[in-house]
Amino acid sequence: MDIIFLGGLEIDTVIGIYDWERKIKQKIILDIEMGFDIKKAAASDDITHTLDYKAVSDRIVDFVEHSEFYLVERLIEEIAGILRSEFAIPWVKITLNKKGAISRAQDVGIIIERGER
Ligand SMILES: Nc1nc2c(c(=O)[nH]1)N=C([C@H](O)[C@@H](O)CO)CN2
Repeated sequence: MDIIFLGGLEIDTVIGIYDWERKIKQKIILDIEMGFDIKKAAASDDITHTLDYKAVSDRIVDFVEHSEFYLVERLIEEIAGILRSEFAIPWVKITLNKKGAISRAQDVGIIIERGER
């Protein structure tokens, strides 16, 4: 399985369990790896034969910007669901970094893999 990836995708959103977090937008950073067979597109040189990472980015940015979840668990699972159902991606690995959420930690967040590789 080949991998098409999006790294360091920064999006501002309402996310968090505390009252003050419900009133502001915070940055999350996504690293997304998507399993996809690129052979057909490589042979044809045709964008319609591949997973358009611009379309994926636009969809995920729009979704996250308008979401208001409490837990990063819920947000990351929703993102995985969109990728798998709307883009027919058989396997996805997502890292969600809520940088700055823990004052003494550089990075904090979740990594999930969904689907079969
Ligand atoms: N496993 C989780 N732990 C915590 C979360 C979360 O979404 N998942 N969220 C918070 C707060 O919103 C935190 O990010 C604010 O500092 C705490 N723990």
